[in-house]
Amino acid sequence: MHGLGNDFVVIDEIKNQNLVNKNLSDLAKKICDRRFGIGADGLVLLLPSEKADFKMRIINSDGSEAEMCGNAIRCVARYYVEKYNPAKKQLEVETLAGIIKPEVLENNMVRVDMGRPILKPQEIPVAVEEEPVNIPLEVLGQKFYFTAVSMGNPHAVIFVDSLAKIELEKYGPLIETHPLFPRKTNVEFVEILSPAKVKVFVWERGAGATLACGTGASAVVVAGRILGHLQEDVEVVLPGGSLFINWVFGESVYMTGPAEIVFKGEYFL
Ligand SMILES: N[C@H](CCC[C@H](N)C(=O)O)C(=O)O
Repeated sequence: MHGLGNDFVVIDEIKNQNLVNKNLSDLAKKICDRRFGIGADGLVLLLPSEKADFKMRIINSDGSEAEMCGNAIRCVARYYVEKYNPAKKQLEVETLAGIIKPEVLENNMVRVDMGRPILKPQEIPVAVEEEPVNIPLEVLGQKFYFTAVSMGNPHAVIFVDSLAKIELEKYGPLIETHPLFPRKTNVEFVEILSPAKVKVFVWERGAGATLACGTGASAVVVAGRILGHLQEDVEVVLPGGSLFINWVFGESVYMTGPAEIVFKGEYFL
């Protein structure tokens, strides 16, 4: 499945839990390999839940487990409704970032209540004392200013004049693994086109450059609104397409975008 080209292998273990004793990190690295495996940005596991419709775990292609994944939750919401309950459009999904609430719409679109952003440095986490807004960071002699936001997973949002000059593969991994981020971080470089539209390149924690990032798009709008650059409803243009984000201070972030099922199959461990 994919959301704007951010692709996942989804394994449904809601009825039968065959993988509980498997090393999910090794399995994800194997399955996500685009030559020796199926190929994906991440492995998504669906499991039963006692407090929600089901539980979603997301393992990045490097084997690390993330707290949440915006594109994946749109995909699994659509999958769950079509497989288990076509009449049910509003779901609750248990994740490491809490209960996330997707609503399946028409035309393969899904709208997700992503919950409230986390802005306290120690909860993001980012190793600064002050409010994590416009913090200077230098890598390879290049100075950036980031604003840190968590959507359950950490994001360093960097506004730049032009994305044309950004060497994502050079700076992305250095910021991802910078000591300021105890649990590493996702990295978003943002060019403002208007208060209602931004263009974003993403370097994802544990996955590298991806075509889209749902939690990243959400973090970008939160950072942009905190800095006074953006209005409440913003189109986030990513290499794979656009996500539509809404954020009112103090409320949940809402993300709307597509979810596509590419193929179904069997994988032999
Ligand atoms: N690599 C991310 C998880 C996937 C997030 C992204 N694919 C999204 O759509 O939110 C992390 O480690 O936080």
